[in-house]
Amino acid sequence: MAKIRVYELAKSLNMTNRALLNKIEAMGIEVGSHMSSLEDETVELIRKNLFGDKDPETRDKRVRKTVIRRRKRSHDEESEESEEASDAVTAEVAEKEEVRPEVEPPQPETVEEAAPETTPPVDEAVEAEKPVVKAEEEAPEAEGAPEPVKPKKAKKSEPARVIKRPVVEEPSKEEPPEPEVAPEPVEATPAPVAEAPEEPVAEVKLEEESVAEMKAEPAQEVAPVAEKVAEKEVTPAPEAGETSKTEQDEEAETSETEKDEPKKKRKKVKKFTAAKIIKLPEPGIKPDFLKEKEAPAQRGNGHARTSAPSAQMPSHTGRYNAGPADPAPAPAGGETAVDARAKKGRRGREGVGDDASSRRKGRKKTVVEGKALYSEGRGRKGRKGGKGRQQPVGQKTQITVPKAIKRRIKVDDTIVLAELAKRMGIKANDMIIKLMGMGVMATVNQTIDYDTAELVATEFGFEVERAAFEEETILSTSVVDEDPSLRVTRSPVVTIMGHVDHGKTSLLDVIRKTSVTSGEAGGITQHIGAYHVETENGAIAFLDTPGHEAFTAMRSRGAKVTDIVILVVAADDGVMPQTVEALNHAKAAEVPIIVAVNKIDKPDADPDRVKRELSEHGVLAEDWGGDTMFVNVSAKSHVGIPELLEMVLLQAEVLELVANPDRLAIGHVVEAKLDIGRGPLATVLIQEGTVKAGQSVVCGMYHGKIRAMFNDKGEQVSEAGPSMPVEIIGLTGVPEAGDEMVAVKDEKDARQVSGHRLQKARARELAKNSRVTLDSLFERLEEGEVKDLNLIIKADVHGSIEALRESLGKLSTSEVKINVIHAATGTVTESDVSLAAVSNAIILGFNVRPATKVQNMAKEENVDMRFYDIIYDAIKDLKDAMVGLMESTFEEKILGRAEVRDTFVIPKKGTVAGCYVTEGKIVRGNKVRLLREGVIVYDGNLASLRRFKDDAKEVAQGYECGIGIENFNDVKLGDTIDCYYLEEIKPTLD
Ligand SMILES: Nc1nc2c(ncn2[C@@H]2O[C@H](COP(=O)(O)OP(=O)(O)OP(=O)(O)O)[C@@H](O)[C@H]2O)c(=O)[nH]1
Repeated sequence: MAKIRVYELAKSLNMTNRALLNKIEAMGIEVGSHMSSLEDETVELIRKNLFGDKDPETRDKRVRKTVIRRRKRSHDEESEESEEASDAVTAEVAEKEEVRPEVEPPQPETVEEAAPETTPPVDEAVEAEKPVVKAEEEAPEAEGAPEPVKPKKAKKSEPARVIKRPVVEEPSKEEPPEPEVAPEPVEATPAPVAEAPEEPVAEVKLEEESVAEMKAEPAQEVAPVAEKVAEKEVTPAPEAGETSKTEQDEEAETSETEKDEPKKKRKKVKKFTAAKIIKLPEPGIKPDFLKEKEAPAQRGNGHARTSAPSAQMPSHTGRYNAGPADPAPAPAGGETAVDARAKKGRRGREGVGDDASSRRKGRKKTVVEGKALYSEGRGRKGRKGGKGRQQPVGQKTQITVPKAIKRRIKVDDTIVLAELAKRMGIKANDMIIKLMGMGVMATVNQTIDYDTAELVATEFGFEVERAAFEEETILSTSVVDEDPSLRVTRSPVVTIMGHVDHGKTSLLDVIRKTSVTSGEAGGITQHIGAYHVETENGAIAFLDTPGHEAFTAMRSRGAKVTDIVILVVAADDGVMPQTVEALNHAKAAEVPIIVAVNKIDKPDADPDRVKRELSEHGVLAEDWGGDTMFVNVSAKSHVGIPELLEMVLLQAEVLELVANPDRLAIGHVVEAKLDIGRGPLATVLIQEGTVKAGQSVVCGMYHGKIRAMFNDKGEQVSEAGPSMPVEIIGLTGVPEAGDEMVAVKDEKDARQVSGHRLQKARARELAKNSRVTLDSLFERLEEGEVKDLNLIIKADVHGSIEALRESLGKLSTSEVKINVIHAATGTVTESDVSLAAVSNAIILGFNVRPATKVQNMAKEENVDMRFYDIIYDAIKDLKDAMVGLMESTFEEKILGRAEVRDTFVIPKKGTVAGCYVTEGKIVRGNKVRLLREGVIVYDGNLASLRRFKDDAKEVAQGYECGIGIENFNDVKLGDTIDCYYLEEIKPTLD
């Protein structure tokens, strides 16, 4: 055999010269350079050293740039190929170059080596033929694996391997095989042969086979071969760590792949198997893979086989050069050749599938052993065939029932119907129908309130949960957890209450030393003002609440932020209804009361009377043994004012009023209005913290950055601490009296909270206007037909709106309900007129006047607009409007009475009664009632009235006349006829 040079060997091994030289040197073999020649023995040694015991029975085919398929080569293929060896060499090389251009087999060497293979001992070949044939018969059925690689290519690549084989086979000829063992590998070989096309041993190169075949220790024992075959089939499954298919899957795939397998290919496979027998093992030498097989390896250990090569694969080439450290692949631990044969089909495919999976996963290998191989979630192999989607064992298809958690829906105060239906996964129409059944008419885009949502959701088997209030996370309104040491004494907030004209404004005026009494429309305080008063003993904040009962609601709201109530009672007038009302509000708010007995300058002043009358309402003066302070004052003569203030401060001391001035401010709106020049203005009483100009605040539904602040004297201030009333400018809208104002860290927070509140308010308003709740439905049924008087109120300040609301609420009766469908500050706008038109509402303007454009529009739309400056007038007008809406009653008015003294039958006209008018007069065109012995016989209309033969308009008492009754002829002598009419009695409100 000709010598081979290092570079040639390197080329054949697909190694760089340097790498091969290093290897050779590492083996202790001295070579000069890559041009040095190597002896055959040396080459063999090198190959063996490099690849150890590689399976000589496999051959590889590169089907893609990164994928090489290996399959078992059969002996008859080898022999067949060996016959045409020399011719095939060139073709094979060409093919190799075509399939794997980077692989260049050592052509000259292989040509020479091919010779021995072509001349095997005849006897051996004959012996081998028998079992091979048997195996061939089984092979296609059991192992007819698909050949993804084009048959043409596979065929072409085969001769090269045959040519190399003689080097490996040579020693085996010396040791004949044991006949009884021989058949086993033959039987087993079909498996790998058939499997080979699918088995992607990505890292194995074509050279691997050649080198393995040229090993000095061929060790081609039949059993080991079978083991190896089995191992090849079995091991990939665990190593890939992914594929797990049921046997059915595998069988299905087998049959499927068999169909795909070209017949020609199968035939070739058989031939290969037959030729295998020729390869004889060297007695006494066990191949490495057999040794490994004997090791107590687990099936799952098979992963080492492919993972090891992969670890050794030079990254730059993607090829596998099995070195001494990585000999043959580990066989399936614990499995005999027979076992392997029994499982050859499916395991081989598992291996294929695993490798395929492995490739898909970028060769990331997961070790899965034992039963896990067949457990769920590992069947990705049969992706195309849908096998991988097979239901995992132990899992059954379940009917989907929404979990309890999914049947719980979070709803805010309101929710749009469509949204609720969507969350519940039902059709909006179904929900509408259900709501209709519940008496709630709603459209798909309509907002329904929480209660309604809860009811309808329950009908569909869902639970409704109120969504958490998000504002709390943004607004720091809680002072409960605050460090008590941060809280310092603050001024008391005092509200003055009392009956009309008992002197509230006068008293406060005296205290403030200003006069606001004059100029008030109607002489009534129309809105709340807040004032800060400095006294010698400390500061006091005053809230001036109106005295009229219509302002009760606002007063009670004022009491919420009030520490102390001064109840003003005129000494000459005593306790009046609104005095009691104010008292009750103060009591309800648990606010201590100081009674200011006013007008003691008056001659008829009787302070004791006040004490006496108040004691009847549970307020007992201190000097009468009670705990309520009474102070006699005169706003007119300024008597007792210092004492009153002293008492207030004394009471405040007892209350231990504290606040933390060093935190974000919290306050309440006392009054708010829209100023033409300055925009929304809000008078806020600060309760906690300190508000500063420039800060962002949330105030009711609105927010804003405080542009400027003013104290009660109209002076601009930069900050305001606890118990300080300030007027702030910069809000985005006019808040309502009683709204909370909270300072926030930044504008974004303020905007967020405000947006949320506005949205909720809008949704609430929509829900209020559109819904017909069960409650209201019940009420309608209870009360019969209900007529509504819809109102839109526009006023200068919220105080007026509150007053009107309060008064109007009392006007509602069981027959007429007053609905304020919209109320806001500011003048009447075109949108108000539009709303009134569609809602059939009356617009009430208080202290506002509309623009000409709006007036014209109201005229066009026939909308009734009324404007007032005094609440009393508004209420009176409303009473009239309500009366107009009520049902009239009719009262019977008797015109006259006549006695029937004769009857006449007139042809075509019926019976006519000849009567004598006994009372009043009988008048044509009115109603008549026929009485017989006091019992009504007939009630109808007068048909004809005649005096003698002439028609008469009326017949007076004392005269005779003929009376015809419409549709009635049964008139008898002695009957009485009453003539009467029904007078409409329009309803009036008491
Ligand atoms: N003689 C006398 N008259 C007083 C005194 N205080 C108030 N008045 C008069 O009583 C009338 C009503 O006083 P107001 O201060 O307007 O009473 P009010 O309670 O504020 O009235 P409303 O704002 O309508 O609720 C005025 O004419 C005052 O001049 C007082 O101490 N003595």
